[in-house]
Amino acid sequence: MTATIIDGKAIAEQVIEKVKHRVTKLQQQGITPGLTVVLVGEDAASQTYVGSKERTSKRLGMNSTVIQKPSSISEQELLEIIQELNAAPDVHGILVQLPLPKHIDENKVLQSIDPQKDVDGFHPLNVGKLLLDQQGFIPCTPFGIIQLLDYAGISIEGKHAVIVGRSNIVGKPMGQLLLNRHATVTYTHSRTPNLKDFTTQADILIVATGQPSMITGEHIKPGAAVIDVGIHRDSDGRLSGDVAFDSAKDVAGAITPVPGGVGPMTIAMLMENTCLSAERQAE
Ligand SMILES: Nc1nc2c(c(=O)[nH]1)N[C@@H](CN(C=O)c1ccc(C(=O)N[C@@H](CCC(=O)O)C(=O)O)cc1)CN2
Repeated sequence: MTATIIDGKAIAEQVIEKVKHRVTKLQQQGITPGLTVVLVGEDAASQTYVGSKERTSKRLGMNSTVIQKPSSISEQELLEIIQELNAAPDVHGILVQLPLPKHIDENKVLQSIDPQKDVDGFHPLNVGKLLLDQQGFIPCTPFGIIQLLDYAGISIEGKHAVIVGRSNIVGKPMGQLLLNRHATVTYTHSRTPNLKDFTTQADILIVATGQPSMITGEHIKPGAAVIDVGIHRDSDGRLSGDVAFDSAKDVAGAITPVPGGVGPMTIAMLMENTCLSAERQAE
């Protein structure tokens, strides 16, 4: 058996196309959604992702701004930039690209963003709303994974979803989103003994470990949907994920590739959240 490849690039384009219509509608009301991304430091991968966010938002006709600061910026200076963006009426979405340099308290920075402009969904208020299944902002990567499953026709209700990884950005909100869609959710992580005993029970396996090729065909229940959140670049510039694709594809029923799986959806859902923020602020 060879798995169906879930084409994240194509699905992201479909999401983006729908957002484009909503942006046009807003523009007809005299509102242009505005996204400001704050990038601290020179991390090459972060620059790539921020470039992609800027290009996509411009393509949609949004106002797109990138504020780039050296890694020597103080926490206080960064907080002041965010306060200005919180007060700017033409800025509907604020995103601080992660990771931040070690001397800056990430939680303090994320908590300083106005929750109504928090298009990353990382503010504690939005985290709490997700927990309560209330309307807030959903973090882009897990939001994108739900879209991938829906577009690929993979049902969630009643399924056993196993999450490998418990980060605040992906693992934790992912489990909550799947729970809100009536899946049975198991969280596993680096200190879970006998990981395979859990992963082989998954109908939907979400892998966000940050460990290249950690999950192989042996970890997968035949026919399962496997979603690979990892991105690793080798010395030749080749990208791969947390799942050993070649061995996994012969066991899984459906699988996301890297590149071209979850990554493009993260960008698409940021566009969705920014548009949603502008719509809410226009009400
Ligand atoms: N503030 C945030 N910081 C970070 C987030 C986030 O959601 N908010 N997520 C990741 C990085 N990320 C978005 O910022 C991101 C990662 C990957 C991709 C992507 O499109 N990947 C492509 C490959 C791109 C390449 O050539 O490297 C793919 O998988 O096909 C987009 C966004 C950490 N930081």
